[in-house]
Amino acid sequence: MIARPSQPGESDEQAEARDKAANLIEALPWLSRFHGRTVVVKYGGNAMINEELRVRFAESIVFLYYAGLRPVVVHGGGPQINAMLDRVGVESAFTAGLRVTTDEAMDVVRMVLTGQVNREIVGLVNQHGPFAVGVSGEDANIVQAERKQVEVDGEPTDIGRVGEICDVTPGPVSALIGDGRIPVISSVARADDGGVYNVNADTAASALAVALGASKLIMLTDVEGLFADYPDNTELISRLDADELRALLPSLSSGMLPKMEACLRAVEGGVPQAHIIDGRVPHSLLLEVFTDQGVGTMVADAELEAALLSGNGHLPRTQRHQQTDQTSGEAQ
Ligand SMILES: Nc1ncnc2c1ncn2[C@@H]1O[C@H](COP(=O)(O)OP(=O)(O)O)[C@@H](O)[C@H]1O
Ligand SMILES: CC(=O)N[C@@H](CCC(=O)OP(=O)(O)O)C(=O)O
Repeated sequence: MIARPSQPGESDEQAEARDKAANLIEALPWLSRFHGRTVVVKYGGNAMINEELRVRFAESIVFLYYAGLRPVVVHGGGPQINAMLDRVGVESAFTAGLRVTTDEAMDVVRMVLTGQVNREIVGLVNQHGPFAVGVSGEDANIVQAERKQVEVDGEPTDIGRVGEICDVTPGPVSALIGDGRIPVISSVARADDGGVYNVNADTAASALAVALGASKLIMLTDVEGLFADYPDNTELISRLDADELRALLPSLSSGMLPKMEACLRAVEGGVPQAHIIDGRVPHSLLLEVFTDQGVGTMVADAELEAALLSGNGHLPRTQRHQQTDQTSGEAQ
């Protein structure tokens, strides 16, 4: 809430009303710029750990929808998979940030992601209307993958049914969007051998954002954003471009590495802005899309961003969303 000093002769109620109106009107240029745009939102398992956060997330998604954007949810559910593997007594480990996925573990991953987490997100969104349609990445071959090759200390290492995305078919997702729906997609892929593969949800969200020609990729996680020199230093990096991110990647540790790689791939693939935001903060998604300052970390391609933002009038100059003086250019 922006607290402004009362003006002479203004009551507390009038000052409060003025603040509320100012907060609403701050969203106007962003509503205009992102109207009709596709925004891919990656919902990670750590941002869905309590009922309150899940309910607020569903509200944010429906808000984006009613505001005229076209949200697409791609979700993970790592902690939820861990809990179920524990319950059924199946051991699992991580190598290079990816779950070593035996055939037995794959059954659990698929059951939890598509049968449990996906259903819950769809249910929460649909408390607001018949919007969300849940699909697995394997449905209609939306996400296709081949077996991922991983090297540990220079040695090829088998991590089981983990997929490397080789193709994305956006048509079925676009058809749902065109029908006024909100696609909710689990990170399971159709495998080249006829089965399914477990795919990191950050990677799946990035590939879908590129294939759908999204204007933004927004990833919710359990930190404020990307920190410089983590864990010694937790100073937030608000904005960086693809070159700066490329230079930073080798220094990143496991949790952030797939996320920042996914951001880089999205921006390299033509998505103007990719964001990491704090999913523990209720409605952080709305703060990112509709406020001048935004939240979290943004990876942006200056040229694509200028084309995206200059289509609709004046852009306020802020630290986060800097732009050149370019005022022409068509929104895509
Ligand atoms: N440079 C960094 N900045 C912020 N967090 C980092 C960084 N490097 C590693 N991390 C870790 O990455 C975690 C987020 O990744 P992860 O746990 O995989 O999230 P999610 O489950 O949301 O996909 C953070 O909680 C933090 O511990
Ligand atoms: C290969 C691999 O590691 N897949 C992930 C898929 C889920 C995921 O990515 O969930 P979060 O977004 O909550 O981390 C896993 O099995 O945990």
